[in-house]
Amino acid sequence: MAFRLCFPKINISGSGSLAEVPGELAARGLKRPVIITDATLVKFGLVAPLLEGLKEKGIEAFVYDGVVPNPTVPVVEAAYKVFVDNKCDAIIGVGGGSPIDTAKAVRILSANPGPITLYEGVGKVAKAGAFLAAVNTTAGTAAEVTSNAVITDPVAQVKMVIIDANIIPDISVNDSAMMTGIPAATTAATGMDALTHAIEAYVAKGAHVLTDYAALEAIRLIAAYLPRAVKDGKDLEAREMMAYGQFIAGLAFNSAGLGLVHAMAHQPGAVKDLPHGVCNAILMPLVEEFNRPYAVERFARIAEAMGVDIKGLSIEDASKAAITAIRDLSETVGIPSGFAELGVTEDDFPLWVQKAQKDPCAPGNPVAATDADILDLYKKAL
Ligand SMILES: NC(=O)c1ccc[n+]([C@@H]2O[C@H](COP(=O)([O-])OP(=O)(O)OC[C@H]3O[C@@H](n4cnc5c(N)ncnc54)[C@H](O)[C@@H]3O)[C@@H](O)[C@H]2O)c1
Ligand SMILES: CCCCCCO
Ligand SMILES: [Fe+2]
Ligand SMILES: [Zn+2]
Repeated sequence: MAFRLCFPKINISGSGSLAEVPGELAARGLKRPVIITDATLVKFGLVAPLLEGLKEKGIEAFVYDGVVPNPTVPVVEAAYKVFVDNKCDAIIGVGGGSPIDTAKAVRILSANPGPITLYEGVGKVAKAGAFLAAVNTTAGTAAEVTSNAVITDPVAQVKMVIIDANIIPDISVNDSAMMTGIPAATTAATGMDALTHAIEAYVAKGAHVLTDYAALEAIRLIAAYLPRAVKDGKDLEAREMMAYGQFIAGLAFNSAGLGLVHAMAHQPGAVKDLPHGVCNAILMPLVEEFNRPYAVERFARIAEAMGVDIKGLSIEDASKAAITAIRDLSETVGIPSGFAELGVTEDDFPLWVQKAQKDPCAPGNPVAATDADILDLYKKAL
């Protein structure tokens, strides 16, 4: 069966990469970009250098800085209004997954009729739309690489997942110098999201030799460098390696798919507005223990990539060591141990079970889960 490996045409990374963006727009004759970002990034002074660089090239940029974590349909509509009102000809997303997904949604509306809810699901975006550069500042969702955008529909209270190669950014940028100010809790949450991407992609039904190498290397880099980046945000080597780790995890999951961790994690993200990476991290050890018996050899490889010395261990014991290593890393970087301390109760679960079963990430899981399995896993995650 044909395997489709897709990612942006141009991917610029390394400390100082942000400075390349104005030249990329000038080279294409683009004159009026909208920059879609959030207020924190503006406050941290991370957008100003881009505005200066664009001005030096005679490019007038317009800024929408109203993005919030777990971005919603109204946020997309407000950002799109800035694009239309200023007759913009390009889109630059600056931030983590939230601004980048918002930028992808604006790109959809730049060439396809609204509302954005029309595009939930797979392959519904007919035209690619305006030029899109994605400047990623967390490590991370790899949203700067993927064919996906996650937008919360506040009416249906669901995180809509839009999946289409037409929304892959034209250019991805990973400038680790922009990441030194990420707060420790966000560093931990986004790093565990990246680890979830790599592990889910490695055990997914859609895993392929063309993504397995990336998934394993991402696991290795994240396990080695995430604790350092959480401990000292100014550790540039750790920030750089985390940026690479999350990026190649994105190369893996964008083509291999994800699984039940994401399908379940999207629900507290949508309904309780909890950080995406925290939801993944709480659920990951539980779901992967559920999956482990169906992918024992792969979990043994995951243990090895996480730095566990599996010499002398049976494959079964090595696979169990992977689950322990995931739990230990989550604890080391300070992820909350369960949903209860985040205001979740058992009353939330019946609806979440139904929504998780319908989430586009669910079919990628190596083993199908019944409603009862998912309910049991949510309860264990309290
Ligand atoms: N498109 C995809 O493939 C994909 C994959 C996974 C997750 N997502 C989505 O991405 C969103 C989560 O994105 P995220 O985890 O990157 O977080 P985020 O974009 O929501 O940002 C989290 C917080 O960190 C701050 N921040 C970001 N970069 C910073 C920096 N360099 N310095 C200081 N503060 C910074 C932001 O201002 C925000 O307050 C969720 O909506 C999730 O569903 C999308
Ligand atoms: C199957 C890809 C879905 C990506 C959503 C990540 O939160
Ligand atoms: Fe996700
Ligand atoms: Zn994710």
